[in-house]
Amino acid sequence: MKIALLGYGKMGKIIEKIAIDRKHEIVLKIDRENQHELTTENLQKADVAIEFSTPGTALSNMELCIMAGTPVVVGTTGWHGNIEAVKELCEQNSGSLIHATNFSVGVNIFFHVNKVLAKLMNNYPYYDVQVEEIHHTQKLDSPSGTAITIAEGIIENIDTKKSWANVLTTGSDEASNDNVEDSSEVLIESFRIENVPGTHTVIYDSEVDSIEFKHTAHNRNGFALGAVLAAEWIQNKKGFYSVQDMFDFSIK
Ligand SMILES: NC(=O)C1=CN([C@@H]2O[C@H](COP(=O)(O)OP(=O)(O)OC[C@H]3O[C@@H](n4cnc5c(N)ncnc54)[C@H](OP(=O)(O)O)[C@@H]3O)[C@@H](O)[C@H]2O)C=CC1
Ligand SMILES: O=C(O)C1=N[C@H](C(=O)O)C[C@H](O)C1
Repeated sequence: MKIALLGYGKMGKIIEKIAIDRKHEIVLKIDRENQHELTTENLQKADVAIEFSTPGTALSNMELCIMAGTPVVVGTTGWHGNIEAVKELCEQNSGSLIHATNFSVGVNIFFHVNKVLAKLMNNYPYYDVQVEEIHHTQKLDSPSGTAITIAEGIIENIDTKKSWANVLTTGSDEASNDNVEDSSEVLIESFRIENVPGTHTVIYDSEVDSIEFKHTAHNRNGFALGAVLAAEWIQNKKGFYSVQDMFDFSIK
């Protein structure tokens, strides 16, 4: 399969290695310096594009892929507020797109169990819930896309929770949730610490005990492998998909 990499940073470089190991060919690599090479003509030389760029550039890149008729895997976070508009553009133009806030198998298992756990905890309202995420200091968005997906899974299943709120702590600041007193909100605390690939914890806390459910990425390989698997999966499909359409976690 011929792959175009839109974004050739930390993720793009690992995706390249895994794609080559799986016998794919990289035909285009785009970063800020050679953005002018991101043309319809160049995109059409690829069977699939894999988009891991920045929250500010992902939308226009995926629009370009849809209009070029090149299936696209979107891993970039921070654009999901525009998801309905992208879905409409994709469907109106018979495009192919698969997106995820996190492509790793482990995190997708975590997303699934998080919903089951939230449904159970809905019966025990004396536990309050919050989400913590830790990422490296170069991360441009907060909270992480993964933490938002986790919070959405909680909000879907716990009747008293209606929305989420974020507190970002960087460097030596102390986390403070002074301004988050609304019990209908799921608090997401974001921490930025050098070199952390991504750690997410869901904490249920009562007066007598706490339950913690945690995923720790040891490196970025799981995210990158998931993105390449998604590229293989979307290659001959039309439509707008989320990673949940690709994984089957039903218990047989
Ligand atoms: N869904 C998932 O599983 C995962 C998602 N992510 C998300 O992926 C995104 C990228 O992460 P990461 O690789 O760590 O970030 P990096 O900052 O390391 O890489 C971003 C890349 O995008 C390039 N870029 C800048 N402008 C454009 C443009 N207009 N078109 C194409 N590329 C451009 C940058 O170029 P230059 O270096 O020249 O500035 C750089 O190569 C983030 O949003 C992150 O949250 C990360 C891991 C997993
Ligand atoms: O920026 C990152 O690094 C990551 N971003 C994604 C997110 O925002 O959830 C996925 C992963 O946690 C790493």
